[in-house]
Amino acid sequence: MTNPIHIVGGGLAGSEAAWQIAQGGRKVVLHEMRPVRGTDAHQSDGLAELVCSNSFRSDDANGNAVGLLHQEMRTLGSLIMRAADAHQVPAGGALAVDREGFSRAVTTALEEHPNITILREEVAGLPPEEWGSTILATGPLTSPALAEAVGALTGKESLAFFDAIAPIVHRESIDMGKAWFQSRYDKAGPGGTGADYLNCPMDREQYEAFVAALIAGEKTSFKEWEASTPYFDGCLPIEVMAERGPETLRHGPMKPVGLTNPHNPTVKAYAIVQLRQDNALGTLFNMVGFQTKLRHAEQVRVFRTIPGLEKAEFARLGGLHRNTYLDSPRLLDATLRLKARPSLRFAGQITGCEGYVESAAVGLMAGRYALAEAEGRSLGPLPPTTALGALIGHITGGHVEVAEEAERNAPRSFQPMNVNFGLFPPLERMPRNETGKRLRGPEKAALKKRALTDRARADLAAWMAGEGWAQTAAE
Ligand SMILES: Cc1cc2nc3c(=O)[nH]c(=O)nc-3n(C[C@H](O)[C@H](O)[C@H](O)COP(=O)(O)OP(=O)(O)OC[C@H]3O[C@@H](n4cnc5c(N)ncnc54)[C@H](O)[C@@H]3O)c2cc1C
Repeated sequence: MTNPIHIVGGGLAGSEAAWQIAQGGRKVVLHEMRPVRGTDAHQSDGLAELVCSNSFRSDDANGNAVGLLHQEMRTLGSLIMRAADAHQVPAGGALAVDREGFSRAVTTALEEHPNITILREEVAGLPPEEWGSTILATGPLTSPALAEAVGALTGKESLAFFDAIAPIVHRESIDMGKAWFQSRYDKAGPGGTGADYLNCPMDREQYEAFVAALIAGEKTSFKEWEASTPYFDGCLPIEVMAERGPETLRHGPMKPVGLTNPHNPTVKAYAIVQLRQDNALGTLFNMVGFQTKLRHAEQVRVFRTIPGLEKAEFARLGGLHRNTYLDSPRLLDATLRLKARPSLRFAGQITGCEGYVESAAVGLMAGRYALAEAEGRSLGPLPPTTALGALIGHITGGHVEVAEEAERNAPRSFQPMNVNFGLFPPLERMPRNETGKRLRGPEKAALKKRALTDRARADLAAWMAGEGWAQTAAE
């Protein structure tokens, strides 16, 4: 009998890791604390529950780093991508999913797998040494007892800070005499129609009043120790963006480009609020980019000033959440093991990656590394030119600490990171078009992304053909 590999946390990362190990023929014990103990954001006992948006972001594997990551995960046999593809809902150029169907598909696949045992229990301290190889994938909302124990083991590197959740509106409460369906630039994307978003237009006066109301609105207060914790870009509360300047929102989540109001086609809206379909039935819509720390009553009051949302009924209002993550570049080795205790691996957002897809992707590799190690095989790091390799490379050492910040005693500079082309090694030569001509502007950018993604595909294929992967790839 061989020892099972233990995984703590059945979220995006833990579920994917369990699948990878079980598919490779090893036994897995997956410890998930819900429903015995909940978190501030999860609402069900389903594995791989999506706690906020239902979007996996762009599915464009030639022009977008997260789209490339989707493709790589599909190639590597990802359960999360298989379930997402099976439960997608229309979302323009993005891959969005029906959250319940998606979570159910993952839960069923893991529950029915003969190599997986699921224990519904909180691991309230460091996993015992006798468990041997263990993956900690407890996410941004790691239970306090475990977070404390990890913090004690690693030093004061575990850091908590806050992000904010965007509200969800019932579709039938939206005034379609003012709002309309259209994706930006009518882009259809996977499973989309080109008319997947609901748009609410504002004129200048309405926009300025709205920005003023956001800034004046009553916010939930921060405790003193929380006040110094930074937000990460890409998830800033809408009122924090509004405070950065009167034009900020018009150039961010409320930008009016690529959209024409059919109710008033000759007048260009000054700003536009977009809502994205949130469930398969199309009954719920998510306010894109409207994560907020306004008090609930204020959210209802202020968001009902948006044309089309005067009678909006909210299925869920925005709110705050905590994020626990390690100073991974210092603490983890290239295969995601804690240097101070190599039988412990980390996966998912607790490693400092950011996002559903990234968390699952890191879970995929943590599972594969644990599997290879258990079988006494070596599995080399992924090429840094692939999306997954670039992401894990960044987490496990690619990030460079800013010395100045350390001197000023500012918060450490390693911040949660979405996958992006900035993490990829630069191209050796800038690509030219078919006639051999150098390009400029958007054409150059598109050609560069195409070259980066082509290089990634070729390098991933070569890496997979190597011994280490082939021997653990028993799909
Ligand atoms: C409120 C919120 C909103 C977010 N919104 C988005 C978004 O819109 N889009 C996006 O891409 N990303 C979002 N994220 C970020 C992140 O991508 C997700 O949190 C993602 O689910 C992280 O995956 P994970 O597997 O690391 O953690 P999770 O999916 O959170 O899984 C961790 C699991 O571990 C369990 N657990 C925790 N402690 C213990 C313990 N001691 N013992 C046993 N089980 C335990 C939890 O119950 C949970 O099921 C959000 C995060 C939060 C907190």
